[in-house]
Formats: sequence, C-alpha cells, structure tokens
Amino acid sequence: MSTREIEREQDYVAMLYRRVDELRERMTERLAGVLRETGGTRQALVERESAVARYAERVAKFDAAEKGLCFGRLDRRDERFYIGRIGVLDDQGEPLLIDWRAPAARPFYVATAAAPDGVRRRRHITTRNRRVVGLDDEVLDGDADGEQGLIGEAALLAAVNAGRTGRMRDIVETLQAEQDEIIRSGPHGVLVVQGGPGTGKTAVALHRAAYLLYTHRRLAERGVLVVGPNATFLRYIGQVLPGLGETSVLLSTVGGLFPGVTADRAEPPATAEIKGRAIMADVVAAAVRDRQAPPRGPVEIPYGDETLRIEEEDYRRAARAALNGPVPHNQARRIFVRRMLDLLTRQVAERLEALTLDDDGRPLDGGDGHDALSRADVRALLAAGYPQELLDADPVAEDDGRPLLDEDDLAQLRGELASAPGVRAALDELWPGLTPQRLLSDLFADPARLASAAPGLSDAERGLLRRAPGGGWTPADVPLLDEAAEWLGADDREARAQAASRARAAAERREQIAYAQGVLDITVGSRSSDLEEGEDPEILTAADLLGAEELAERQETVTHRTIAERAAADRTWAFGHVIVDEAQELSAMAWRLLMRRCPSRSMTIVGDVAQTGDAAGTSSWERVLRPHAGDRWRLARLTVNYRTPAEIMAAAADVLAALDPALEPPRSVRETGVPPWRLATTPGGLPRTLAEHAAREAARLEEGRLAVIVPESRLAELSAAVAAEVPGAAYGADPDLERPVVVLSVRQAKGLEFDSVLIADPAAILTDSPRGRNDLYVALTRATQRLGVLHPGPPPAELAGIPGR
Ligand SMILES: Nc1ncnc2c1ncn2[C@@H]1O[C@H](COP(=O)(O)OP(=O)(O)OP(=O)(O)O)[C@@H](O)[C@H]1O
Repeated sequence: MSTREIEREQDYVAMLYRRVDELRERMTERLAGVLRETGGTRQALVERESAVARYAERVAKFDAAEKGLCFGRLDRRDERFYIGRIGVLDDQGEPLLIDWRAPAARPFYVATAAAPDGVRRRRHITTRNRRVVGLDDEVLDGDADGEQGLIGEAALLAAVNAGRTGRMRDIVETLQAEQDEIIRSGPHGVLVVQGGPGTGKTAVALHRAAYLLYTHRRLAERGVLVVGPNATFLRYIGQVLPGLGETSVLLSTVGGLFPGVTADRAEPPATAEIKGRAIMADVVAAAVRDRQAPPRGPVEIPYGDETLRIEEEDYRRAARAALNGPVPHNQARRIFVRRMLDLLTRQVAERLEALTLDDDGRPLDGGDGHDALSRADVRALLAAGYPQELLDADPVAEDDGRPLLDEDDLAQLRGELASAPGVRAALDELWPGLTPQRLLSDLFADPARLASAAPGLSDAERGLLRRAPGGGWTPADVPLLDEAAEWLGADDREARAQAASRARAAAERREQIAYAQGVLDITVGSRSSDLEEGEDPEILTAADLLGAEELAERQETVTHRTIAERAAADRTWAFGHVIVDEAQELSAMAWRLLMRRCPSRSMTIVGDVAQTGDAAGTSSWERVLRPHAGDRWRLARLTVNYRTPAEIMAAAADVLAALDPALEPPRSVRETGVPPWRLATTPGGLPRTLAEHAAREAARLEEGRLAVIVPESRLAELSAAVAAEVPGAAYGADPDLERPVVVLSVRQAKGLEFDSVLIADPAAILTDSPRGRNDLYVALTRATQRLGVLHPGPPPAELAGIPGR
C-alpha cells in the first residue's frame, strides 16, 4: 500500500481521535457540571445521579475505544464509511465513524466477492498508538466463484498468529461471516452454538453480549449473565467486554451463583456427577417433605409444671392448613406455628379454667381443697409463668359472670407460649425453619434421611453423597442449594437477619449523614480560609455543593451502582439474557438453576459436545434443552478453527474419530509448517524429561505462553517437577495465566489457548476419567503454534499418527 494512502488514512484517523478527545472533554465537563448542581427535590437528585452514571459511562466508553478506535473502511458506489469500536458523529450529526454493531457496519463482516452487497472495497486499517501502520484492501468485484472465503485474510492471519498473552482479546476487527451471523441473531429464545475447538465460540459469545447490549438498550437494565467453567477461565476472558465498553455483564461460574456461598470445596468427580443428575431435584423436594413428616404418636411438651400434648391428628390438621397451595416450607411454617400456638393456648386456657371452674363453668368453692381463682389471680399466674405454688394458694373467689380469660389474657398466654424454650424446641422439631444450607448438610450427614429422600439411588451412590456437616460447599452443591431455596422460601431467621441488616443500614446511614455533615463543616470552614496560590477555586468537590443528606445518599447509590453487582447479590435476579460457555459441561441440576435465572429464555448456549469432560456433562443439546425449552431452540454451527494449525488438528482428528466416527473436526484456517511431535520416556523418567522439555520450550518463547497439560492424577507431582526446572512456572488451584509457563490439568486448560503446549502422559489422561478421550482431544487442541507429547512407554493408539522423535 502506498505511503500516500497510509498518510491519507492517518489524517482521517487523527481527526477521529481529536473528535473523540473533544467529546470526552465535553462529557467530562458535563459530569463536573452535574456534580456542581445542588439542592432541588429528591426527584432532581435522582435525575442528577442517573446523569452522573450516564456521563461517566460515556467517558469510560471513549477510554475503552482508545486502542484500535478505527479499524475498517467500506467503499460503496458513492459513499464511504469508516468502521470502529464506537460510533462518532460530527457536530451536525453526520457519522464520522460507525459502531461495528450498527446495521450499516454489517457488510464489513459479511460482504464477499460473490455477494458484495453494494460494497466495492473493504479496507482493514491497522493502527498502533493512534498511528496507522498498515492497510489491507479487498476489492469485491462480484465475479468470484461463489465460494465464501475468509474476510480480511491478512488481518485475520496476523491476529491468529500473534503471540498469546494469557488474556483473551476481542476480535471486532476480523469477525468472520459465520460468526457475525450468530452475533447479530435476535435475542429471543434459546440459541445453541455448536462448534469444534478454536472456532471462536467464546469470542462469539462475548461479542454477542456486546451486540445485544448495544442493540437492545433495555437489556442493560436486567444485565447479561455470562457463565464460564472456572475462575481461571473467567479471568482469561474478563477483559473482553469492558474492552468493548460494556459493563452490565456479570461473569460467573455456576458455583458462584448462590450469594453468600463460596463453593471452593473439592469432591470426587463421581460424587459431583450424582449431585448433577436430574433426579436430585426430586431428592431435594423429598428432603424438604421429610422435614414436614407427622410425629409418631403424641408429642409432649413440658410447660411450667404442666405437660402439653400435640396429637398426630393435630399435627396433620395444622400441616394441611399450612400446605394449602404451593407454599414454600418456611412460609408454610408460619401458618403451622400459628395453628400450633392456637392449639397450645387453648390447652393451657382450658386447664386454667378447669382449675378454677367446675364442670358447669361455675367457680369452684373451697370444698375440694381449692378456692376459686379470680381473673386477677389468673393474670398473676400467667404473668408469673404458671408456677404451681400460686395455683395452690387460696385466693378469694370473685364471680363477675364474665369469661375467665379474655382476649388480652389469651394473647398474653400465646406470646408466652411462643417464647417458651420448650415449646419453641418442640415446634422446631415438628416443622423446622430451614435454610438451604441446613437442609443439605442435615441430608448429607444422615444415612436415614438420605435413604428416605433418595430411594432412586443405590446404597453405593448414597454412600458417595455422605458427608459430615461443615467444611464448606462444592460447585455441585450450588444447584442443590438453589433448588432447596426454591422449596424452602425465605426462612424466618433469614427474614429476621434481613430486618436486622435493614436496621444496620439505617444506622449506617445516620452515621453517613453525620459524617457527611462533618465533611461539609470542614470544607466550608476551609473554603472560608484563603486559597493557596495556584489552587483552582473552580475545582469543587461534591461536598462543597451538596447537603449532608444528599451526600450520604450519593455515597449510598455509588456503593450499589452496577447492575452486575446488584444481580450478583440477589439469588432471585432475572437476567435479560444469559450466555453459557463450555455449556456441554453443565449438569442437569446446573441447567435448572440457570433456567431460573432466565425466565424469558433469552439465552445463548455455546459449546462442543465432543469436548465434554465432566461426568455430569452432556453429549446431546437436545437432551439438555428439551426439559426447559421443548423444541423451541435453534442451532447454529461454527466450522472453522482459528486456533489450531492444520498439522496439529490432523493429530486431534484421530482422537475425535476414535471418540465417534460421525464427529467432524473443524477446518483449520492455516498451516504453520510445524508438525507436532511425540517422545517416549521411561516410566520413571517422565517428570525429568518433561521438565527439561518445558525449560527448552520456554526458552524458545519470546512473548508467548507455554502450557504443560498433565493428567489430573499426576498434577501435583508433575507441577513440582516442572516448577523445579522452570522457576516462576504457574500451577495450583487458580494459576496465573499471564506467566510464561503454566502447568494445568485438562479440566483447568479447557477453553484456554497457548502458543506452545506439552502434553504429559496421555495414557493417564485417557484412563483418569470415563471421558478420557474427550479430555485428550481438548488437550491436543490448545496450541496455536507448537505441540509436543511425552509418553512413558508406547503411545496410546489414538496418537500413533504423530511423528515420533
Ligand atoms: N474472527 C476471528 N478473528 C481473529 N481471531 C479469531 C477469530 N475467531 C476466533 N479467533 C481466535 O481463535 C481463538 C479461539 O477462539 P475461542 O477461544 O473463542 O474458541 P472456542 O470455540 O471457544 O474454543 P474451545 O472450544 O477450544 O474453547 C481465539 O484466540 C480467538 O481470538
């Protein structure tokens, strides 16, 4: 491309940056202006707050667009558009730059020589630090043979060949047509994106989130949830959406979706698999029902010197009233307890009356050893907690013809019963207030409870669920806790805790107001003193301008600001759209949880059923979705592998064929001329040889990243061996992917990619899990450039095609 052409584009790009700087400045001034406004109604304050959020968001979007602001140009017959990360208008409202998500930008991604859609030329513009460093043109003249090729091939190949950094990058500059179509598909219903490794499923999912938030602004009010398989993966993709200027997105694992629970406990895969089965929904429901079981025989409750009784029939009647309709356990408990207290109050009242009245309701005289009790005496008895000595006293009868216990007396008696420890314990036993945590830990701790709630599981399976209380929660527990929360409803204690937290918040707010008042006093005081020389009197702080109440309020809204934070703290939050990545790994129970978070069923589900590693995962989208969406879901496919070169993919294809001959590997977008290799070691020599090769590969890397992928069962041993030879190598539960060398199990490597990959002991990867072949396929498809396999003894048959060293 001529230097003149580059200079011409440089002028345009420089003008765009100047315009964005100007707009950013304008927005910053507006922001300061709103912050300077003061007084007015509460409504005005709320409006100012939302203006502050809006302007701050605009400024953040300008910042996010800094790198690669403009990356393309489309020439049509008599017009020309520049395409970039954001839309930019001039002062007359004419577009200077078109947002990549706008409909007008679409041909940039889909126009081909065969179907140019009015486009004559597509230009990819490469910039570095605001300077144009390269141009790449495609002339779409309409006389191609109809085969759809790559869009912007040079820019695409530069992107896929670039060294990895340990962080995923966005691909707005080089999106391909089949990806674009998925990204721009309407938001309604469930869209499944099936694609082999490296086909850009994760990239597409994230760009779809950005597209939907841009196109359907109301989605931002409910937020988008992006679900990934583990914390390391979430960190890997974490920069993509903020880099695209989108913040209304919560990234989470399924294990992170139960507020208040950190699911970091480990458990055997076989246990997790059982917990993920659909039948566990019935188990949880049965466990809740079992906590509502009638007592065997009457329940006796000591109360003072008396014994109160609840018959089985009393229980049944109260339980029927409590469960009249689909009421969760804890709400039903309130009705049950009310009924029981009515019953017990009646019992006590009857006994008191029996002590003081004869069978005909007349006060007793002293003939049988007791004098009649007066109403005042009864009240005294009640107030004193019904002690026997008083009943044995000889007070004076007083027959005023009124019922002995009036409503006030009964209410008082009821209150006393409700707070009597013996009564509370008995009612708690009969119908306990339950948190999801208590329900599950009681269930797992008690073989009898398990046997009753899970008759569909074998003894051995129930044995795998057994666990002593305490010790934290596993990721597979979270969907069960969520299921339990649905059946239980809010616990009384939870409601009390919420009330307490509201009271605390009110107290904090009073404190904030007092603090803000203090700030105002200080600021006003200091403003009256002389300004230092050079100090700008125009720089005002919020405290200069707002009343204490408003200042406190502002602090409060600021602390609860983002949709993502609000959604993360609320188990019942319904997201506007849910995106699930590596979706093949999710269990039936995890799907139930996710569906509850997305009642609208506006979902994008991306994954590869050939890469399923989790025993609870799926090999069929149909099986996963039928229970939740019937046949109302649509399938899109991605077919081109942008990550793995053809040489490596050929080796992976052998494993895929062994897995299922009907499965087709994705077509690699490039060859590198570097074949993969394998090397036999002695069984005992593997750790040492592996470490040496890791050190050698690491030395070859310039900027890129190396992953050593090892069997789960040898993770600790081989991590230690590599770390001893390669100081600074990352490994462990949540390794730092930005380090040059990282040791990972296959599970940890899922969804990630590296310039170079070494696989250790593939035979153990195959035997470590029932889905060993899927795991080996995943391991083989992580490299963007180089792959080596070290195997103790002969290689597994699936890898025999890789050239030996
Ligand atoms: N259109 C594109 N332009 C540039 N790079 C791309 C494009 N599509 C995909 N890539 C790159 O290919 C690599 C693989 O993409 P991604 O991780 O999204 O694939 P995936 O289908 O999720 O893979 P896996 O199933 O193995 O997790 C990433 O580095 C991504 O940036």
